[in-house]
Amino acid sequence: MGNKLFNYRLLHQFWRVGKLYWLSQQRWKAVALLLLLLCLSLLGTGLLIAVSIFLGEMESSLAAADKNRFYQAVIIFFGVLFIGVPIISLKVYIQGKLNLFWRQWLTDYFLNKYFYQQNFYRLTAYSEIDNPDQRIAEDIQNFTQQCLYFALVISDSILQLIGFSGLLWRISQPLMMFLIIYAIAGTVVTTIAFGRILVGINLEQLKREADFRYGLIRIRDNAEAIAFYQGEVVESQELWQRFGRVFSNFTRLIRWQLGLDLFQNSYQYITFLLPTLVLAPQILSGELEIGVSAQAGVAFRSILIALGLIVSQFEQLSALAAAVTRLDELQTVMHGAQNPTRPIGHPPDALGRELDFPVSPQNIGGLRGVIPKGRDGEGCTVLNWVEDACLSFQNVTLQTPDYQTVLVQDLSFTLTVGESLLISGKSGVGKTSLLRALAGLWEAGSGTITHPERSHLLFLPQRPYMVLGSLRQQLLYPHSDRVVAKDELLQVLQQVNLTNLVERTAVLDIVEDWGRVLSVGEQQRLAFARLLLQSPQYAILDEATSALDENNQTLLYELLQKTDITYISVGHRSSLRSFHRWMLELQGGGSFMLSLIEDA
Ligand SMILES: Nc1ncnc2c1ncn2[C@@H]1O[C@H](COP(=O)(O)OP(=O)(O)OP(=O)(O)O)[C@@H](O)[C@H]1O
Repeated sequence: MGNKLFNYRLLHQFWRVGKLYWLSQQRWKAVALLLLLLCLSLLGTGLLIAVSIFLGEMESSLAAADKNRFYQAVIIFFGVLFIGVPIISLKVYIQGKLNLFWRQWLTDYFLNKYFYQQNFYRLTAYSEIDNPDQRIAEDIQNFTQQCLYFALVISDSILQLIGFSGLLWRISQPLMMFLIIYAIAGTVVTTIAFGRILVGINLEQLKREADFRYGLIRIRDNAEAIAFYQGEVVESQELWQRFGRVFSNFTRLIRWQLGLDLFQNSYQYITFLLPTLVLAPQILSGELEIGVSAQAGVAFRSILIALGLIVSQFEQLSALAAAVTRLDELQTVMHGAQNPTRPIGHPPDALGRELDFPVSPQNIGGLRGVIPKGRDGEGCTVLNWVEDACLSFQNVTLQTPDYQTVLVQDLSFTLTVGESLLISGKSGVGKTSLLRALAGLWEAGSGTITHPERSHLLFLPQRPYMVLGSLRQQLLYPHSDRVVAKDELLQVLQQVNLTNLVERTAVLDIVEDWGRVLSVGEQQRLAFARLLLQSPQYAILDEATSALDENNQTLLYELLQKTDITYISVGHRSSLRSFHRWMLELQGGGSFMLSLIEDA
């Protein structure tokens, strides 16, 4: 963003993020609230002007020892307060409400995009999009809050400018001219001297804070492994390094803020003196009343605040600029190009709600088909996916996402219903990658993959995934709202040899951190129970029994063989061969051997 506070690109980014809500179906509600806010703001400004007039009036009446004039001013002053205080409070409340609605809408929008076509997975390939979690959780909040704040500050400023300019012009024209020059000079100095640097530092600070927090989350997620390795020294060093980066940038930030504060404070405190200084000759000569000085002071400072918004609000403006940039980056990357085989138009909302933004490739999309930056694009073709009843690979050449390694060259096979395939080969040869391609997660390569509807495929990944929730939710994931009788669930648990879990009373509804409580082997058996319960047409098992003893493995595969499920397994153990009909052996460098196991 070129480190400048105001440049065309930033304004463009601001428009792209801002228009999402203000052009959505909720825009009328938003506009109505905004208009209400502006009205309240107008009343508030009128109030401020009235207060300043009556303060001056009180001073003048005291100086003139006019008792009646004084009490009249006091009574009117209280009247103004009586009306004004509820208006100011209501304004704050409406501002909070509008902020909440906007944030809710924008969070919903970003979350939908984040989960659409597994963007949360694809984003991991984009190193420039650091910490999407922070962008969704915090940057949206900062963005909506700061935008509304500025909308009001600007409208207040314009109103104050109009109101107080009239007042000040009447009091002293030279003072008014002086004020305009003073405000312009302050704005120019702030933008040029501090603007370019502080926006960049603020942006960097957000990134480093999020990196530090992510480091801490990783420790929590991998606590056991780190404890076994006694890796606390290395881990704490890593965290200290991350914190060091936070610290050094923050040191730079406060150094620049010190400079800015010195300038801002001198700039602002002088204004307490300036109007009186300019008006002193006229007051001393008796041409103006003493109360005029107070009125001119309030008017002068109000106009200065209005004209010098950039000076006084500089820190908030740079924080807003950082939030805008980060949100726009995220949404731009998630827009992505589309996979031509997967029509856009029905983005899945996990909660089944109707999306209230128009659905088109321009405003909601997946990262599929986007060639990450850094590649020259030459020879960077992508796979083609076709949805059909069967599962087949036609002339598939698969590469790693960076297009550096060919994992499989020109692979063709069809897996007919009821059959099974075992994929084997040395570690790192590309077995899991083949499954990633089948799932549509990896796309670098060429050829066509025909696959049944995604809901008919169930993947059991190498590291079992345990959701946060009860055992019942665990078993039914990702269809946790399905209604299945308790007995059926218990029976399946028994089948996969998790009898110890069954014995614990009311176990199904206990919420635990199952990923921590269960052993990896138990988690693998639980994943198998999930598979048996869901009984999909196709199952893809990536070393799904690697942590189990041979007996348990045999038990599970025998259960699987009794079902109608067509399955593909990845595994190293030779004992797996007896449960499969076909074998695909990856031999490295793109070559492979496909054979019937009976023949092997
Ligand atoms: N995001 C990535 N970018 C580039 N290369 C990658 C990426 N992820 C994995 N690889 C590489 O792709 C190759 C194939 O990985 P894959 O996980 O498919 O191996 P595998 O055969 O399943 O191994 P294992 O049996 O050890 O699980 C490996 O050399 C791996 O380092």
